[in-house]
Amino acid sequence: MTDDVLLVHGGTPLEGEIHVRGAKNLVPKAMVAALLGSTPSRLRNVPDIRDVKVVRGLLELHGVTVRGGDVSGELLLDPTHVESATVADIDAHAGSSRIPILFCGPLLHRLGRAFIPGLGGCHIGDRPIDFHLEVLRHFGATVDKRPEGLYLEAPQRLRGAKIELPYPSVGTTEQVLLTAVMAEGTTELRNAAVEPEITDLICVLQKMGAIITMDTDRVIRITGVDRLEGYNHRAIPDRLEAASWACAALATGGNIYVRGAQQQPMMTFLNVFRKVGGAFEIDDDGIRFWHPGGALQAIALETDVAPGFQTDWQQPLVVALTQASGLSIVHETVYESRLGFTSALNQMGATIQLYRECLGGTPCRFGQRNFLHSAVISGPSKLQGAELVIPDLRGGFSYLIAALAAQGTSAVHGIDLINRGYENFMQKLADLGAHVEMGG
Ligand SMILES: CC(=O)N[C@H]1[C@@H](OP(=O)(O)OP(=O)(O)OC[C@H]2O[C@@H](n3ccc(=O)[nH]c3=O)[C@H](O)[C@@H]2O)O[C@H](CO)[C@@H](O)[C@@H]1O
Ligand SMILES: C=C(OP(=O)(O)O)C(=O)O
Repeated sequence: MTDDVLLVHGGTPLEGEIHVRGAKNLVPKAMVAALLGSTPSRLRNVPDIRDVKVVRGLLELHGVTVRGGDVSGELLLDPTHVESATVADIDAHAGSSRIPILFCGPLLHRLGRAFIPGLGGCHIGDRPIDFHLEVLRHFGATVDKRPEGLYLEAPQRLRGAKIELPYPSVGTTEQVLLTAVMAEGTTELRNAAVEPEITDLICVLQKMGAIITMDTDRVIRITGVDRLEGYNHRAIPDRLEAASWACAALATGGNIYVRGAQQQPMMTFLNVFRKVGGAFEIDDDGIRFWHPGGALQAIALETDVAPGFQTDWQQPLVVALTQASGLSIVHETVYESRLGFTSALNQMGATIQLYRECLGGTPCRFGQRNFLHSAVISGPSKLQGAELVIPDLRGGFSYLIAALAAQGTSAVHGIDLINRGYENFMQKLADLGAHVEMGG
């Protein structure tokens, strides 16, 4: 598709201000939570991204009326007609995002059955759903996995369960939350994920009338209730998008004020950004990120579940690390195939070597399994414009950063993928003085 190519003329520092709205990894899940309410919900700070459109379409298919509110970024979700909806053409939603798997609990509670089409999301690893299916069975659901999707049934009301996750999976923790809140009795979830987006989903559910405690040591306890109401909630800002722009400022030698960025959910990122040599200044409305001049420092880094360094921050940071002096080590412990995007950076002039061994301090699940999941980045490198094909969401944004930091022109193919998680990024690039144009 020719209109899906962006020509990026690099070498200009990004400077100016952009605004990040609600988190891609919270908003679609809060929209799913609205399915559990007996009354309408109001979600605020909703970004205009494709994952939101996908979930909106799926909710509408299930009889939820979704419309914009009086203010930009407001969604009103009315689930009162879910029981009478005729669900047609659901197959059209196959492969669109990972969110459909979270419809299981709410649909089982409301209808006693659910069909979930094939999932999408970024190809950064195998991304099985075995934990999801296991926990749904613990609640008493039957699951029939077929090539076209999942067929689930709840012969009786779902019952609370004692569950321990093999790994603190974000999606499975959300699956448990969205199912346990209306299950009979109590649920104890051990080894839960505790990402800020999960805490915000818990806040949404608490507003609806759910009873959830987040204890120490990754334990979440939920007491099921018979009825939940709608909610009124302002989504937390997107800490992943904010960090992406921070890396763009660092890699291009620029200065970007990210309105909406918040310190607390970004603490781990901010520490790393500072170690690399980036500067930032925090105020009540956002965070300014800039390159203070001089050399950037190489670092050793491992991605991890929260409160560790988020895997979604890794790819944009790697581009900035190509500009640091010395050898940086990045050990990716969350997804086994999230470093493949670096081969294109090497074509641009970076020196990044991938290893199968765990090069960080901690052996991870992938160490003995032949995955290239550690990287050594030798810098600083002069990047040159190149022909780039976007592999996944963060990899795609990382290619944009690399192209903007490079000398010469790059042609970035598959640019539309970035709309899945970055609101209005073309306008933001223009506001920051980037020299970009659609190719033809
Ligand atoms: C829409 C959304 O919120 N996406 C985020 C979510 O993805 P998502 O919820 O899919 O990620 P998970 O936390 O579930 O996955 C973490 C790890 O657990 C494994 N796993 C997961 C489920 C399962 O049933 N079996 C299994 O083995 C995965 O393959 C992966 O290695 O959390 C990730 C980790 O912070 C982020 O990178 C994604 O941006
Ligand atoms: C991996 C990501 O998302 P998803 O789970 O939606 O594929 C991401 O946001 O970087």
